[in-house]
Amino acid sequence: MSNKFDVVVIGAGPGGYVAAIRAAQLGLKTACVEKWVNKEGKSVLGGTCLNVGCIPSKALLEASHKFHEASHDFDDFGIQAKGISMDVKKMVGRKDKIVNQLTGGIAMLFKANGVTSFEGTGKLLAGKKVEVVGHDGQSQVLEAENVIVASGSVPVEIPPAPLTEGLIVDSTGALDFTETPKRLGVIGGGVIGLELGSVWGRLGSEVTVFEAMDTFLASVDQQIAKEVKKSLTKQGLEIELGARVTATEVKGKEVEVTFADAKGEHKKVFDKLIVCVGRKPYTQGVLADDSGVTLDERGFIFVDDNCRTSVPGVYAIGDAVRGPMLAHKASDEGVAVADLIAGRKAEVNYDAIPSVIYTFPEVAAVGKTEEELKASNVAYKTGVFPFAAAGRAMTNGSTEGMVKILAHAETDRVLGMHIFGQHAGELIHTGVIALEFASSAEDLALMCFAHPTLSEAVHEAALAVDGHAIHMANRKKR
Ligand SMILES: NC(=O)c1ccc[n+]([C@@H]2O[C@H](COP(=O)([O-])OP(=O)(O)OC[C@H]3O[C@@H](n4cnc5c(N)ncnc54)[C@H](O)[C@@H]3O)[C@@H](O)[C@H]2O)c1
Repeated sequence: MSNKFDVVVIGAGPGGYVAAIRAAQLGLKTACVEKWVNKEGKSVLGGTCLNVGCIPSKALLEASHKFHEASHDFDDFGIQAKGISMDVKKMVGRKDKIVNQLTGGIAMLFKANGVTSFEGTGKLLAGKKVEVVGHDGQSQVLEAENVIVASGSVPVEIPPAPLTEGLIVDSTGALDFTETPKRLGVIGGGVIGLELGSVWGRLGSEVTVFEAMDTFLASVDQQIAKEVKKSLTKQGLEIELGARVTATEVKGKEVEVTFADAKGEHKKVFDKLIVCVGRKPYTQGVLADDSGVTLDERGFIFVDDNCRTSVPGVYAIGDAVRGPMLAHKASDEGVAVADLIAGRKAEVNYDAIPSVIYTFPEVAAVGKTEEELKASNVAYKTGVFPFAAAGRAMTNGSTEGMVKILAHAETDRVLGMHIFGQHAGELIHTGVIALEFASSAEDLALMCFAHPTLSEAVHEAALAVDGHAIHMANRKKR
């Protein structure tokens, strides 16, 4: 087999594998190099998202949600469920099965699309060559017309909380607990901290989240963030804001956390501690010293708006480059880069990338927050509709949260949509379409939404932008 390819992709996460499939579909001779080996010692595709990120965490979230519903909410629906218990090992086994199914699925898609898969560690050399060192230590060099680096990211570790097998873990370790910890500490009140904290909280852990910043979910629209905090606190999560973890001490099977807040220094003891203080681009060993590809000041691979690195013909995408660390952003970049390589027109609309926090209820957003609009002096109008006034939310027994739409004061163009509520991650795509098609709030208001659905809250929020919501009293516009 010739080792010459039109495209060699380094990394088979949602950025890399999507780029490889797209490139092959466009008739380019494509290879993809992946080094991931799972806990059974098997080489697998899919990267962080499929193996230890988005997918496994959602499998646990769903299980914990069902358990919580059965133990707390069924009674409201007239369902008597006695003696409910949780088999954590079975839950984790189900999660592993889903992961295996999906990672195996990518291997099949590679075959179906004619992508050549290389198992081992890929390194970009000078002259668009990629060295692959297999798991057996054998090395070979691939030659490429184009290289796409999609090496992803890894969790940040902090000196006060060094990972300690089975006791102080990162987001990966937190997916494999064999039983529900009684007292769970979480360092970092970001996306991962809240998702994992609420999984184990719903399964019965007493959860404390330490967040160094004074503001809760600082990048989320603050009207929404306030509701989220209220809801999670009601669910039992203790959220300590302005609390920086400064030290940890392992004491037998427990870990003592020292944290500092405005009132001074405090200590708290846990059975498990999860560290989720952010992720950093993974570039170590990916780029040879003479590859010519440069990093930016924060350690991300430097790219232009079209994911071109400083070397012609070498692109980089996903978590390894600037922009939000989101699987779907990586995939979008992968498709765009493959298209560009094939000579097609392509670009990623970074202004219309949705983000979702998979707590229950979910938090989803696209576009600008109210704080961002204020900061950039954009005149805007707001339409808010609470799920408490939506019939379908009542029938579902999930009336928490709201839909909030921000539109330009003069043009009425939708600038942002923010949703906190059941299935917010599904509902937000109406906002993505609105932003992508430069819709006005009136466009959304004029659409016919099916009844009874949660999406009607989006419709009502759009109507509320001009004070015409039907199913609530509209506030007088000043
Ligand atoms: N649903 C999703 O879209 C999803 C899910 C998982 C991860 N991700 C992405 O992965 C990345 C990593 O997620 P994350 O939650 O780890 O990071 P994050 O940046 O969202 O949150 C980390 C938090 O830790 C806090 N922190 C840092 N040091 C601390 C200390 N010593 N004590 C207390 N708090 C401290 C920070 O202030 C920050 O709020 C993010 O970019 C995220 O967008 C996204």
